[in-house]
Amino acid sequence: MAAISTDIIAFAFVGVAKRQALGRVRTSFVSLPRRRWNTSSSSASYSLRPCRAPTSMALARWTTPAVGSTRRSFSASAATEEGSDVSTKVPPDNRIPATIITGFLGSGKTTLLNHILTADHGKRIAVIENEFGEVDIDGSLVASKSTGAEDIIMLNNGCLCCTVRGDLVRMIVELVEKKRDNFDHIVIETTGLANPAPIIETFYAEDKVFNDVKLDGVVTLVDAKHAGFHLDEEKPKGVVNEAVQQIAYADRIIVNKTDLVGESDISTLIQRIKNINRMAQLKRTEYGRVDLDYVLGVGGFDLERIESVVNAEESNEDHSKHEHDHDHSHHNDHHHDEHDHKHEHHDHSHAHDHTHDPGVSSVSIVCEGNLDLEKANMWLGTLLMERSDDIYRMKGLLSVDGMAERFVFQGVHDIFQGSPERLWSPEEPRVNKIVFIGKNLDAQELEKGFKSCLL
Ligand SMILES: Nc1nc2c(ncn2[C@@H]2O[C@H](COP(=O)(O)OP(=O)(O)OP(=O)(O)O)[C@@H](O)[C@H]2O)c(=O)[nH]1
Repeated sequence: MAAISTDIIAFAFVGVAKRQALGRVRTSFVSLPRRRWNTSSSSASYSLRPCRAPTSMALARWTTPAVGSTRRSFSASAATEEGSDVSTKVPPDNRIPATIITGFLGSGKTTLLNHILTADHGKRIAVIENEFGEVDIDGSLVASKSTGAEDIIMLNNGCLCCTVRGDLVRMIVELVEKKRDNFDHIVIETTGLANPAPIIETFYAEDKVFNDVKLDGVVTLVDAKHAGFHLDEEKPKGVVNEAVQQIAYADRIIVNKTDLVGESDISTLIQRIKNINRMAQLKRTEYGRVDLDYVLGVGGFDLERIESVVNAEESNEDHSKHEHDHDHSHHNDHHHDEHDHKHEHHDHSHAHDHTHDPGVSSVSIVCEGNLDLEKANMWLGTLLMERSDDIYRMKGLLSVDGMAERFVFQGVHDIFQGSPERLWSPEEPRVNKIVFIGKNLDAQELEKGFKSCLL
């Protein structure tokens, strides 16, 4: 790792800026030296140990696309600073959307899937169902093909995030090649012990998948009654707590089985979930009954939706559509003082640091001013170089000095995607917003590092 220059990321940002000066920009897609996921399936809790791919291979991958490489690139037309009135836009993306439904054992994944398949939404859905063991139980529990799923494909010989990742790629490719016209959306239900990270990575790392399918969102079911226990579970060193990971990577969180617990338990759980992941929207349900647009068409990895995420900050729980009746008193029922929960408000910036739940937390930085591009490149490059294992997800909207457009980006570990977006409007304050979700994040350090890049 140490041998790799931080110029790698610098190339990404600066590359965008240079192309922009020429009047054309391209969504940059950068994968830093990538992990390989080794699987140890000898224990019940499938541990994933990242190890580094050889540097040269990783560099070749993104700096100079191999001859014959078929990775699709997304180009966007941008307004030039010389006065074109065409707004910069993140380019349209018409790949097939795919949704990952995850959540701990028994949290209600199949129940939600059935709700999706039996609802009247007009979408034709292909389902990839992953289950341990030879006997396909969930498959028989999933609403039958006649209810709308064009295809239900079972993956029974292991867990998607580890042993059968290759099968996932093959199945997606086959679906696209043979049945592209038969469905509009792919839904993947993971096992209850899946770590979503390697599954997410599949959508970026595999050209054959990336070119035709885009990850729309990660939907995580949380069992209102039992989740606390699983979140508390201490794992051996180096083994992930799947329940925490599933929440950390989510775009949408569904706190299910709320009929089984009281209001104060739900409130405590929700606060705990938000401390892990404050980017995701959250809903409480019984039997997975949510509006379908809450779980399909999420755009959780779309650059053009970054703003709504980084603006959402504190209140990501959708109170308007609770499917239960209560007096919403949990708003005032948060036990912040029970946690190591620091807020800082000064000079238009603030950071949140919650240091419980195996060290997984969210940190937000909101800060007015223009960034020095070189410094920002160096800072983010170094950060990802050193900490990409710990940075699960990040999204940001940046004001770069000399750039007429807002720069939006999102990342999952060492995968980084960024692009100039629309023009800053004249009356709009140029405010930078970044949200990180990850392990052992130091809010003060991140904020200090970021602010050092401001002019
Ligand atoms: N009381 C109650 N039971 C529920 C709710 N949602 C689901 N269940 C029941 O919980 C059990 C497990 O639900 P599933 O949908 O199979 O959960 P899953 O996450 O797919 O389970 P695994 O595949 O084992 O990980 C089933 O008996 C469901 O009927 C709910 O909101 N309330």
